Order: sequence, then structure tokens, then C-alpha cells
Amino acid sequence: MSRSPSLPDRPRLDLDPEMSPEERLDALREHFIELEQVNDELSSQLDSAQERRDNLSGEVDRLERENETLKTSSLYIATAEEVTDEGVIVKQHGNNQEVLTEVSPNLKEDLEAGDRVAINDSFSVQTLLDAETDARAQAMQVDHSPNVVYEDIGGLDEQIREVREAVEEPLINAEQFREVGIDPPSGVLLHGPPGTGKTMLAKAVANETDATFIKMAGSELVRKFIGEGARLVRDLFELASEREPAIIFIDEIDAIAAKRTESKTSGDAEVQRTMMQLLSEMDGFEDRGEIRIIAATNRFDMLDRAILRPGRFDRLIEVAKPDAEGRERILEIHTKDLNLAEELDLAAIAAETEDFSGAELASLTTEAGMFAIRDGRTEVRMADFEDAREKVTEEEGSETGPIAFY
Ligand SMILES: Nc1ncnc2c1ncn2[C@@H]1O[C@H](COP(=O)(O)OP(=O)(O)OP(=O)(O)O)[C@@H](O)[C@H]1O
Repeated sequence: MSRSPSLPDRPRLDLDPEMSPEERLDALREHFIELEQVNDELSSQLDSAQERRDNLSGEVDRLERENETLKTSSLYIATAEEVTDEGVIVKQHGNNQEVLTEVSPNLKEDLEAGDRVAINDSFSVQTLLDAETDARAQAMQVDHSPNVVYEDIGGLDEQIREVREAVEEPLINAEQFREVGIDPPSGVLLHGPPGTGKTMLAKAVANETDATFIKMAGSELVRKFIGEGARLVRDLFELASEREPAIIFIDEIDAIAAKRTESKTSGDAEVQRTMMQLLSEMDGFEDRGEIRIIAATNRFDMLDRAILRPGRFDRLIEVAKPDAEGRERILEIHTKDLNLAEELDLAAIAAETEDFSGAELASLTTEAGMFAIRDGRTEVRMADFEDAREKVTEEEGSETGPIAFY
């Protein structure tokens, strides 16, 4: 940008008291002429400053428009593979296409191999994505203090005991484990039907140990983040070590750790790479400090046995659907804040809700409350639970018809 011109010197008027009136008049005329010259010079400087200002605001308008276009047009996500003198080699996610592309000098300064970037249609790097705002943040749900406590979980006393022993103890008493010389299990696998409290268990341990809870869904890795699975698994462990103590919870692990199939489609190869990354992260796990992994699956039969080898998910905990006693306990938990009628018999409801999961019992309770509201009551009665049961079983596509609780 050009520098502003310097201001002209201010003309001086020296009037000597000895001067004759004519001499004074001449001096004043001369001074007047000098002042006019300065005035002209200043107005021309003002004109050119105004012109410069107009040019600059035109430039600002243009940049704003450009910025707006950049913000609104879609950009592709890629990883910088190599930063060279000629440019940057980026690999586009999804199709793995590698290109040598340009990058503006000020972006290049901050760019390192492995960084994730946004590229436009002509592959030029537009922005450097910050680790927290990229896919890592979308694929992982981070909860610094999940609010589930063991008392919120019904009918899983034995499973709670096992999880505490395998996950909580080693986190709380790491020193004791080291002194005794035993390695705590690296990973715990919770298996059982949907909605039985597996996620709750993992959250409760994180809460109890003041650990960060980091959840990643296996199915999303495969469906939404095609081509990125292995990298996201690496990021997951990296994030956990930044936030330790941490509990990594991998839900639906069967999506990335299913038995190998015969077909050799690229999708399978990709899932395989993601699983290999997970195994290698777990194998190199001992030096990682206060991080524990809990995985969950509804499809235990589908799992590749490689993930169940010692040092990996070697502690298996079954989380089955609750029995009548468990169902009663779960109903107690979920009706805690409900205004229940005197007649209400939770044991009777538990007896008649065989095959209900914890999640179904939770929605049964909410539905019962809704029936009371629809009926203009503030008190929930046995009949509301019957109606709710009918509704929930219908929604679940169950064959079981309505049954009276008493
Ligand atoms: N044992 C339980 N005690 C109390 N509530 C439960 C229990 N199991 C499930 N629930 C209720 O169901 C909801 C879903 O449970 P959760 O997400 O823990 O199930 P999950 O086993 O992880 O299911 P999925 O396999 O589908 O992920 C919970 O938020 C809670 O309201």
C-alpha cells in the first residue's frame, strides 16, 4: 500500500515592529499567497486520500463478496499428504484421489503433512481445518461429565460389579495394579440386545471415575465417514490421550469388527483397515496411561475373533434383557418422578412386560404419563400403563396383544 504524502510545512509570518506599513502589507500578501499554496496542496492531498479510500472500499466489497462465495460454496475435505516446494500433495477423502495443488503462502506456513484441509473444485487449498471442528468432532461425541450414576441402572448389579472391577478399579487404583504387577484388561466388551443399558453402564463408569466419555459409533464410521475410518480410530485414541483419564466407548463395534467375508469389495477392505487400526491402537495401549475402552455390540455372533484375543477385548460382559425383578427395579427408577396412583403395582407391570428391554420400559413409562395427560389427569393409573403397553408393543411390532396387569 502507498504511504500517505507528508503534510506541507506551515508558512510562518514574521512581522517586525520596525517595519513600515507598506512593508507589513507586502509581508502579509506574501503570507497570504503561501497560505493559498498550502491550502491547494492540502486539498489535492485530500482528493487523492478520498480516491484511495474509494478504491479501498471497492476492494473491501470485492473481498467480502469473494469471502461470501467461499463460505457458501461447497468445499471438499482432503488430507495434506506432503508439503513440498512445488505445492502440497493432497488426498481427497472418499475417492482417495491424490493431487499436487497450490496453497497460499500464509496458509502454507501453518500446514503440515497429515493436516486436514478444505479444497475447492480446482483442488486448491482454501482452509486448514482445525482438529476439533473437522470430522473428528462429528464422529465422536465427547462428554466431560456424563450424568448417569450406577443407581440409575436397574437389574444389572452383577454387570455393574464386573465393569467396576475391570474398568473403574484400574483407573482409580492404577498404582496398586502396577505394584501387584498385573495388567488390567485393556478392553471390556458389553454384549446383549438393544436398549439394555450398555451405554448407560459405560457412562456411569466415566462419571464415577471423573473420566471424559468419548463415544464413537461403529456403524457411523462405516456409513458416514467412508474412507476415513482408520484415521478416525487413530484420532479417537489421540483425543483420549489428550483428555485422560478417558473412557472410549465404541458402540456397535460389530460394524467395524465383523468376521471377514469372502467378498473382496472395496468397502470390505476399508472396514478391514479400520479394524486393523483399532487392533493396533489396542495393542500399543499399555503405555497410553489412563484410558480404558468399552465396546458394545448387539451382534456378538458376528464378531471377528481377532478382537477377542488376550490384551484386546478380553473381558466379556453379557447385558441381557432384564428379568421380572430387574424390570421392576427399572420401572421404579423411571417412575421416580411420576405422580403414581395409590393402586399402582409396579411388580404386576413388571410381571406382564416380559421381553421388554430397559429402553422399552422407559418409553412405557413416558407413554403411560402421556395417556394420563390426554385424559386430563395428573395422576398415572394402572390403566394408563395398559394402554401404554399396547402402544409400545405395537410400535415394536410385537405379536403380544394387550393384557390386563391385574
Ligand atoms: N438397565 C436399565 N436401567 C434403567 N434404564 C435403562 C436400562 N436399560 C436401558 N434403559 C433406558 O433405555 C435408554 C437406552 O439405554 P442404553 O442406550 O444404555 O442402551 P444400549 O444397551 O446402549 O442400547 P443400544 O445397543 O441400542 O445402543 C436409557 O437411556 C434408559 O432410559
